[in-house]
Parts: sequence; C-alpha cells; structure tokens
Amino acid sequence: MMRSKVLSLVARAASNRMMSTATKLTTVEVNDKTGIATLTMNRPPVNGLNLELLQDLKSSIDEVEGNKSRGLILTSSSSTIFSAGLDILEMYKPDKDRIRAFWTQLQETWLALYGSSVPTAAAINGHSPAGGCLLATSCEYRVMVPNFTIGLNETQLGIVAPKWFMASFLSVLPQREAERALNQGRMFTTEEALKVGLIDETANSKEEAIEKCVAFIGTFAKVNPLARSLTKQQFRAADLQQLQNERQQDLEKFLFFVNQPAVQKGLGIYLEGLKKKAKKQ
Ligand SMILES: CCCCCCCC/C=C\CC(=O)SCCNC(=O)CCNC(=O)[C@H](O)C(C)(C)COP(=O)(O)OP(=O)(O)OC[C@H]1O[C@@H](n2cnc3c(N)ncnc32)[C@H](O)[C@@H]1OP(=O)(O)O
Repeated sequence: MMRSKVLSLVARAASNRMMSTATKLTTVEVNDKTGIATLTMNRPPVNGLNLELLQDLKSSIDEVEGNKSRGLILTSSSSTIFSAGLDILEMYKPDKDRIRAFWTQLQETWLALYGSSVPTAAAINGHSPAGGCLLATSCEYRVMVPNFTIGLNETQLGIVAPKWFMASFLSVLPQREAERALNQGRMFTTEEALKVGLIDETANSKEEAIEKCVAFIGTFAKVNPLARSLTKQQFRAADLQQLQNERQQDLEKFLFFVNQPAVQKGLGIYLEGLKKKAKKQ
C-alpha cells in the first residue's frame, strides 16, 4: 500500500471512533471533530430489513442516543442500495414466533428513530423502496444521490402501509401528494423526489451526501439542544403515542393481513419476479 494511503487511513482512524464493530450488520462511527455519528447499514446484497438488521439498527440508535453524539446520519455500505425495505422472506411463509418478533422489532426501531432526541439525517446513496423509504422519512433531513428511486410501493406488492408508515411520509409530504403516491405505490426518481419535497437535497456521491447531512446538523450548533429536542418531540409526539397506544392491535392486524392466502400468493409472485430479474442480470 502506498505510504500516502496508509497515512490517510491512519489519520481517518484517529479522527473517527468506531463505536460498534462487534455487530456486523450496522456500524456506528463518530467523527471526533464534528461529534456526529454515521450509522451504516451493512446487510448485503440489498440491506433487506430482517429481524437481526432491525435489532442492530435499534441498538445502534440507542448507542448514539447514549454517547452524546451531536447528530446521527443514516446511510448504507452498498453503492447502489440504501435499503430494499422489509426482507420479504420474513413475511413469506413465515415462522409463527419469528414474524411476531420481527414486526415488534420493526415497531421498536421506528419508535427509536422517529422519536430520536438527536438531529437525524439520511444520506440516501441508493434505491430506497418501502421500508427503506420509511427509515429515510423517519429522519429530519434527506440527501439523495441521482439515478435511484425512493417511495412507499406497498400497494404494488398487494400490501398496505400501516398508519405509522404513513405518519413518517406525511411528516415530509403534503397530504394530497402523500395520499396519491401511496395509493399508486409510486416510486420517485431522485429528481422527482426533490421536486415534490420527499428529499431535501441531491448530492453527486455518498461522501457529498454525508457532507450535506453534516451541514444540516451543523445548523443546530447554536441552538439549545434541550429546547431543540423537546420541540422535535412535540411535533412527533402524536404519531409516536398513536403507535404506543396501538402496538398490540397493530401487530395482530399485521399478522392477520400477512397470513391471508391472497397476500401470501401475491408475495410469492413478487419474490419470484425479483429472483427471475436477478437471474437475467
Ligand atoms: C394493516 C397492516 C398491514 C401490514 C401489511 C404489511 C406492511 C409491510 C410494509 C412494508 C413493506 C416492505 O418494505 S416490503 C419490501 C418492499 N421492497 C421492494 O419492493 C424492493 C424489492 N427489490 C427491488 O426492487 C430491487 O431488488 C432493488 C431495486 C432494491 C435492487 O435491485 P438490484 O437489481 O440491485 O438487486 P436484485 O433485484 O437483483 O436483488 C438482489 C437479491 O436481493 C433479493 N431482494 C431484493 N429485495 C428484497 C426484499 N425486499 N426482500 C427480500 N429479498 C429481496 C432479490 O430477490 C435478489 O435475490 P437473489 O440474489 O436470491 O435472486
């Protein structure tokens, strides 16, 4: 390895603390200069949100909450996928106990991210359908790299986005825009997403997206952190409380819905289509 490359790696290691390397599905890296944590999803090939990735995401968010980071940037280690959303294999022909744990964990992870007390931003460096879009819209700010897509495409799969998915979407888009996009299961290109306000900025690379997220978080540098976080909590309290109040019903509704023969059939056909497409490539 060239000396300059070695030196730059040493310098980077010195200025960034790796907080959690034990868990391999996510890593948290805190920049010593900015105090901002970058949480990276790393579940190849598509960051499908299965039980284990959701557990790691939740514990990484808790870690960032606990280590006094100035902000959290969510991104992916893939060069083309932010997250492909929920791992369909968790919902197709599911194991009875595991699917309960899976949905319960999804609820917990959303409550932690949407309700996070630190400023949050998503550096969307790849496609971000469904659950991927949920993660991005749970953050306060979104910067996306061109030539990818983002949206809640649930109706295209014959499934229904629960109320709290809609709440995140509605915290970003006007009701009319959100309703139409959800009914259509519309995926937006980066350019379209910028136009409707689903994302806040575009960036030419992941690095630039992270820089822009850092700049967003920097806008709070002179704002009292407690006042900022309590203000954020007040904006989000009703959405968070609604899920807290209805967690059990939401779980039962999901289990009932996902176990319907027609839904299972639809998921099977969709998975088959994905696999055929992957084989052709
Ligand atoms: C009232 C309450 C009711 C509640 C109802 C349930 C609500 C559920 C809500 C959430 C919805 C979801 O999140 S469902 C997931 C939706 N996601 C998608 O539709 C994305 C599907 N994937 C893609 O479009 C593409 O894979 C991609 C654009 C993300 C990437 O394309 P690329 O060409 O790079 O990769 P491949 O398509 O070749 O995929 C590689 C590999 O990964 C498998 N794959 C992809 N996505 C998923 C997924 N979401 N789950 C599981 N597996 C996935 C794909 O099949 C390939 O596998 P193989 O290599 O084995 O063939």
